[in-house]
Amino acid sequence: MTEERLSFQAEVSRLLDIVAHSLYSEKEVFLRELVSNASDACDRLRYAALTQPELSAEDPNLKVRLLVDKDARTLTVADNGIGMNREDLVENLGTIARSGTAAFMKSLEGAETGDGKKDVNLIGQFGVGFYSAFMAADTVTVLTRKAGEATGWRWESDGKGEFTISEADGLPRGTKIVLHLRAGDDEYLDEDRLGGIVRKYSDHIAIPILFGEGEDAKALNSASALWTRSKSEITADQYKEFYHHVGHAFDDPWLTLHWRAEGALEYTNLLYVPSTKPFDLFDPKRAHRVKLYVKRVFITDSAEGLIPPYLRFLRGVVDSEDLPLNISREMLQHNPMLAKIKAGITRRVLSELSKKAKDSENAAEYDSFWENFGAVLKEGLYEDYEHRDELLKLLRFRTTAGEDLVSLEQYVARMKEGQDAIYTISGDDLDTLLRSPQLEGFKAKGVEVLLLTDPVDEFWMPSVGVYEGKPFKSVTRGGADLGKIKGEETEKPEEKAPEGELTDLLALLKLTLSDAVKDVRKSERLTDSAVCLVADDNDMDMHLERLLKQHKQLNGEAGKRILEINPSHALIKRLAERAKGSGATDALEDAAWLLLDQARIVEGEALPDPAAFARRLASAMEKGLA
Ligand SMILES: Nc1ncnc2c1ncn2[C@@H]1O[C@H](COP(=O)(O)OP(=O)(O)OP(=O)(O)O)[C@@H](O)[C@H]1O
Repeated sequence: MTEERLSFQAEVSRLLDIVAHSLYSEKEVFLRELVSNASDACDRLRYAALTQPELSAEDPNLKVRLLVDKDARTLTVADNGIGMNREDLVENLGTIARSGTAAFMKSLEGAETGDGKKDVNLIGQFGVGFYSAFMAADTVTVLTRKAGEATGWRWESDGKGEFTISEADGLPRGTKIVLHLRAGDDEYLDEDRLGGIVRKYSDHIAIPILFGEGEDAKALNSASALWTRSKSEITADQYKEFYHHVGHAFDDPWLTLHWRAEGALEYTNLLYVPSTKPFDLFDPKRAHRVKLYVKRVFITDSAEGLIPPYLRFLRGVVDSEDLPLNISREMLQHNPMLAKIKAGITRRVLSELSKKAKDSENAAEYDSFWENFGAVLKEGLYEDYEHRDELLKLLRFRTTAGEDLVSLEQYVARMKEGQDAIYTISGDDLDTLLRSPQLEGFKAKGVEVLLLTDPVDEFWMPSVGVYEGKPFKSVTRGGADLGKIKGEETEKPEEKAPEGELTDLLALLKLTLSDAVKDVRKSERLTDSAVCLVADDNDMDMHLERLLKQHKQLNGEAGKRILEINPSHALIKRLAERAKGSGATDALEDAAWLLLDQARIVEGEALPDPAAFARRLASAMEKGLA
């Protein structure tokens, strides 16, 4: 039979090099990874056999076996699951498909220490799937035959850049991973040692993991799905290991929820909230990855409609007693039972999150959840009207009042006398926001402003509109209404330009800037800066407009803005004095354009005519220096 020699993807070679040279003390995790793959392969066959029973008919009892050959010094992890054909082998065992491994590689980019130590610790943290076999083996042979196919395949590699593939006759269905152990790794030939590792990491696996061949081979695990056991029988470590397995995750769960719904519909849930952000959290598909089982049979990990998209960070298992076993993945979506399960899960998860949010003694704990998943949860505010009030209570914000995260309830409780709106400002990052001139008057009066940096804020806020009767209002839009608010004025108001002069200046600015602005007016919100831009009450928020343009959702010219000037600013006072009755002069016209361009720059907007700006600035500087 001809043998083909193929190269690993470059990243795989690099990964294997690290794996092979690691002196990782917990290298036993390789077994966890291989057993996990074997159990997944059995789950996939069981599902496929629901519609094609012939796939598993010849050997229906799915199991994983650990086999040792002390003379040959090999450890074999064998399963009678779905198996792989040639394409599967090349695709799965030659490239980096799994997200965890890709994340591991990425983390290495910043962590190369030279002695390889840091890298090695990361392997334990991430787990690198199949490739971790090379931690204990210098050569790995994979013998596999895919369910329903006649040809079997042999894959082999010493992990040094290449692998070979050839046809192999007489293989049973499923996959055997044969590890030719490295010198010094004989412990992985010992039944007790292997049993210990299986109990430590893989006890929750629902199918039997047996030691040895034959009918009376000894089971090393309990072989009952973890979620079917009662809570009192499950240790914290077992919950955690299961989370790692089911969520393909490497962190500790932030929250573990295990409950059984009884009544008209029966289903068991073991759901986790991660403590770190999964890598695909903001993938446009917004898919969740909770696994759906029906009576312990794995159906899919992409059941649309099982978990609302705004809870897509959940990981874990839902096992229904009532859904039909032979339901196709396509039919699932329209099944009314699924909608009921989703409603039950949503209710429960939100109520658990509310408990955590109310626990003010452990506020930092809820804050860490919020930092990870707050932006996703906010999507529920416009997608799930039914739970809007509950979700509003879960919100947390950065504000101008300090470092702490603040709830809407806290914000409203400290609103100033005469303040009737919840003030907000949105932008790309906190630092830029905090420097916004539009905030100056609010800061001076001690009026708190919510700082919004998630793009989703632009969508939920208009859709929600009010909280406890108080409208949300952007400080970069409309009038500032600061006059009516009784604040804690810290400094005495500065002397302003006289009204008459100011009127002349405003007239001159309007005349000069003409179509470039919607209006020019005196500002209530500026204390330090000379000018700023704001949007008119009914116009689109400036940040939203920029955001939509960036994403090519909005074409054409930018909406016109209102230029506000600060009557107490020295520059404005000087200009007002000059503008008094004198009509437009070139210098004043230049100043008008410079003021507008300055406001645009502070706002983060591109200048329509940077050359003209540079020319005017140079001329003003020249006069200033003369
Ligand atoms: N025993 C097996 N039987 C069938 N296919 C397997 C087996 N082991 C591995 N594979 C295939 O190889 C792929 C790569 O395995 P690997 O452990 O590297 O990542 P993974 O299990 O996909 O990762 P993740 O755990 O992030 O899903 C698997 O997705 C699977 O398709």
